Amino acid sequence: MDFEALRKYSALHPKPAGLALQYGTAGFRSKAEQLDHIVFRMGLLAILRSKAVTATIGIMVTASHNPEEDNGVKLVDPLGEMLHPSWEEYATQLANAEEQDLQKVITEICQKAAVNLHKDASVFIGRDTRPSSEKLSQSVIDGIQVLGGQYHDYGLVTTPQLHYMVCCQNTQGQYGKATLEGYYEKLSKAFMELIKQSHCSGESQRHLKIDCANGIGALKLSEMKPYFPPEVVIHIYNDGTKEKLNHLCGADFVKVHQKPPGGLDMKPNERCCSFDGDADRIVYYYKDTAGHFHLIDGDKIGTLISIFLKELLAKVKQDFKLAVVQTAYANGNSTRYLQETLKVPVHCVKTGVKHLHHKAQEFDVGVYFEANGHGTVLFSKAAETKIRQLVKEEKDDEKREAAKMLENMIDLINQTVGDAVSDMLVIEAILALKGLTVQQWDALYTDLPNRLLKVQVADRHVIDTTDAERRALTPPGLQEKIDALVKKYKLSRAFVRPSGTEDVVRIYAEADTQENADALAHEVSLAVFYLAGGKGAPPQPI
Ligand SMILES: CC(=O)N[C@H]1[C@@H](OP(=O)(O)O)O[C@H](CO)[C@@H](O)[C@@H]1O
Ligand SMILES: [Mg+2]
Repeated sequence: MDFEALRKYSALHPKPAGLALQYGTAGFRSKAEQLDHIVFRMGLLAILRSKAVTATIGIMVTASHNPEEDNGVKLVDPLGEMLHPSWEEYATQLANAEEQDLQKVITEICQKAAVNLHKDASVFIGRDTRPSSEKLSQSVIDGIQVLGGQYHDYGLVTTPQLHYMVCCQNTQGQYGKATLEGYYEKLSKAFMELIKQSHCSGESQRHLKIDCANGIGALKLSEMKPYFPPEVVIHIYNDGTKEKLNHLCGADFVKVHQKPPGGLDMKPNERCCSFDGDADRIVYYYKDTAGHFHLIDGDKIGTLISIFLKELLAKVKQDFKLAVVQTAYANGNSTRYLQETLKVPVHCVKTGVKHLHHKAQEFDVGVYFEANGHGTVLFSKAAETKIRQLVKEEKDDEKREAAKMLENMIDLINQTVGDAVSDMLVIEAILALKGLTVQQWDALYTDLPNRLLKVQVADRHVIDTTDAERRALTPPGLQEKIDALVKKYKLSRAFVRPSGTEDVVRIYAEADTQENADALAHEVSLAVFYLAGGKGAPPQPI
């Protein structure tokens, strides 16, 4: 290792005194101006990780749905998964090391993680459309070059596209071609094959309005448009030419505020959807003839996909295990519908894609969605092999047709991570194949009214949770208080947890009516404020 070069370059990316950041649920997130040293050092870390696992590693510069002034960075592991948890700790250590200790910390990581510095290293880089992203990705490259690694800069891509590229590269093309054309071709081919199997008459053209959050999704969807079949007409809104990224629009805005985004005019019963800033989340919605807004969130997306897959799996008559993975934020009625009506096993895990992904890998077909619209489907190697074999060899027409649909689903879904573009095509295909309108989809079950709030406290880590974050262990008395509050309302549930991406405590409540959900959420937020060291003024009623 050239320590002189390391010293020289790291001095060009100095760490602001006293700044300590943590590699959280979605990597590092902060104001963009605080991140230069972080991204430089993540360039270094990506090289170490690449040498440790002898594979290409991804680095994405994005802060997803957060404000345009923020930015962030996260590493992508060889098969397109999130960085392994054992390395999150190294990331935090390296990010917070003082300048003069950098060499020492790198040496320690190399020892602890058995990194052979003589191995080759390769890194794929991607970035979102934030004004700060280009410069930050240059600093990533500086880090990579100091440690002498190869890199490919994909420039502007969605987060899931970068995950896809990394997976393609490390499977020697088995997952697909590691280019944008490769991605567009793979998805559009699977989509067209799928809807070719649709026998329903219905409308000849399918229109969909898409709010792209003024982010990367707009750019990439426009590039992909020529690959879409004429039956699918997409209309792009919030394409970033007029307004700010994520400002009053995007999947997170729509989900949190439970209202339509700005910049998209909605006619009654029109099917619309929103991506988030880096296009790894999607939610659908429509307005009924009375003008009421209906949100179709990640839970309902996961439910639609599960219904579709369950029917196909029954037709291919294999003993495949299908399961759904959710977090505590899943609407209680979605869990009930999946378990009681659809009879699919549901598992609840901690918030954060890596937890959902990990759990979903335990099944032949694992569907996971966060309520906020991040999700995908994982097929086990054994299930995939069997399905592809049935497509080739099965004599029974119905069985073979079902296997063919499953095969196209495997190719259409981005199995590395939730992907708004891929999920959108999956949903559009399922709606077409099943001849469902957006209203019929929405009517599968009725969401329990719910409210998500956040409270600022001096140190959010005073809250420790258990049972997939549904119960608070500390501070003393908080869970007892929540239990007592929940008892006051019908069909109610509430929990609190420290956010992994923001310096806040999140509060979730659901109940039989919106007023009750709001009241419960407010009362719980007061309990957090008084028992967990609230900052500023006490929370006000909604
Ligand atoms: C309630 C909520 O939506 N939480 C989000 C949010 O995590 P927090 O740890 O709650 O800040 O950002 C994560 C990363 O995007 C996402 O995985 C998660 O679902
Ligand atoms: Mg995102």
